[in-house]
Amino acid sequence: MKEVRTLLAFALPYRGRLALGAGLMVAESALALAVPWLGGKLAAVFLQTPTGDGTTPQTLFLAMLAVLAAQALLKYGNIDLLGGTAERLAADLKIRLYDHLQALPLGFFHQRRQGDALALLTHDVYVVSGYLGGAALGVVPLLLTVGGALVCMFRIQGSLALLALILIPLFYLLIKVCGRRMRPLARELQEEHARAIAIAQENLGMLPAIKTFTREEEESERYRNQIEQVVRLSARERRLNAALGPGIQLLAGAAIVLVLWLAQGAIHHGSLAPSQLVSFLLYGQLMTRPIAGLADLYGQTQRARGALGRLAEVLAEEPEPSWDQGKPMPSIRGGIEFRGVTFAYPGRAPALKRLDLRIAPGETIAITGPNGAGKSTIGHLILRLHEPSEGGIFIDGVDITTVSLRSLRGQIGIVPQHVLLFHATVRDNIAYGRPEPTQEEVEAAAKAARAHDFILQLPQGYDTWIGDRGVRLSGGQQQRLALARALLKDPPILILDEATAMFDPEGEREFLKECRELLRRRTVLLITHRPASLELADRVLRLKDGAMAGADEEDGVTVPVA
Ligand SMILES: Nc1ncnc2c1ncn2[C@@H]1O[C@H](COP(=O)(O)OP(=O)(O)OP(=O)(O)O)[C@@H](O)[C@H]1O
Repeated sequence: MKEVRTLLAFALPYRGRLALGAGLMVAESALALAVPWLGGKLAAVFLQTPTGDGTTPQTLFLAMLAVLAAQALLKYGNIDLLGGTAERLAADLKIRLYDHLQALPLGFFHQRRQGDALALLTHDVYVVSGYLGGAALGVVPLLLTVGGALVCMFRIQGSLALLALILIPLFYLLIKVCGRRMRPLARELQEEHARAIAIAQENLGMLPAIKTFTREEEESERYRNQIEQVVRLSARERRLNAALGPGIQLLAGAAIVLVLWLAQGAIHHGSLAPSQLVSFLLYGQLMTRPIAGLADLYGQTQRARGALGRLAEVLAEEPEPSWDQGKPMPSIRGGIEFRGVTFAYPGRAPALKRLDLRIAPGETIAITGPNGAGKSTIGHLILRLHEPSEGGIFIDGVDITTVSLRSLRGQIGIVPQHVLLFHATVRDNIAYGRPEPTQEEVEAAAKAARAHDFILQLPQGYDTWIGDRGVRLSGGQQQRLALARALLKDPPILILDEATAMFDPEGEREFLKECRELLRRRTVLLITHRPASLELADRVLRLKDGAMAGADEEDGVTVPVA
């Protein structure tokens, strides 16, 4: 079974601790089996029937206390050991899952809601780790207790023990009947739970839109409905689980009454001593707990299978090649060539169609064209955020699929259309472009991006925290920081995707005036509609529907500017 394989793979690194935990559980169950035996002996002393070995009541009391103390100690050790293992397992699983999610291509996330990935990290890993560190191992002592108690019962009275044996398949049947409805329910519950996380996560990120479009009531209701759905399903699951426990208890109770009834005759004929009956009943009682535990285990197993399925599905997704896979890209001079590149986002018409493009090292190229023409896609393909379905992309004549992502992306800077800033200080956000830059380097980049002056006006200057995604800055200020970050990286290829769209005209003019010097040393792709930026370019390429627009001068395939 796929889930079992996945489970074993997750458990493997912890086999030592898990085995020790199982060992402690087994010892605890073995001790539990001693209690009815001692109980029988004590009953014999009280009823003044010979125990057969002349044990004194004091010894029996002490033995009983010792067994109970040892049981408590073992339980404590086990809870600590297995609880700690489950936590470590959850932590490792989370780290592994996070690294995997981070390595997946962007396309994976474009097909799903972010909340789904969050639900995996916040919910499913705990279900699996809790199961591995608890319920899954619990089956060993449960079976041992049931088996051991049965053997002891057979030794006391064969025919009565047979009755208990016959009851076990009945218990199993009950569990199975309830369980058949449990598994789909567990999966559905997890999906609804993930949906609730996704709604909350998306809405909290969309608060400005919710407030300005006064959609609070609707969104609140959407979330409430989702939570109600989770509660409804949880209630169904709880009821199913709850039906199992008392059902089993009823069966077990009835069996004990039956044993008492049948035992009358045996005691009468002297084939069963009253003290043996006490032991027998105590063994019977000992068995009911693990059997009810098996029912609980069944429910937990179904929940864990659902979570495992979802984890395994995501872990089976093909990640991007690792950062270091492939030869390192030599120092880039900046020549870029697209040879017959076709690319389509999943389920969409091609965004780029057999695109040919040749950019010389050091050229500043403006790419313009209507919305949705495929301009940003060109930038993303150069960075290998997506892979073309046909054709190839070459930098300085090197096929970019043959070099490592780290060496490729490390030499390309991008200011994306949608600026991405962290909840960190201004300095840390700019410094994200290059590890450990000096303050002078950070300031030089900020000055070039026309950001230095406004940064100095902030309450703590470069040490000001800018809020989630930079919410405490204006749109233009965010863009200037993103630009400073890309400039600090000092890459031989720079992609500016509408990088000055939010600049004020004065700021844009200033930036563009000083830009020539800044851009001269590198190849620059200016994705822009803005006339001022177009003037900066050595050539303007016009893109339409994923291809160069027309083929003649008039249509402006290539418009030499200077
Ligand atoms: N993640 C995505 N999944 C599916 N389709 C996408 C995705 N991103 C972009 N597209 C589609 O691909 C096409 C090209 O998009 P792209 O962002 O490259 O256009 P653009 O020329 O940069 O547009 P704009 O001027 O509006 O920024 C568009 O039709 C768009 O709808």
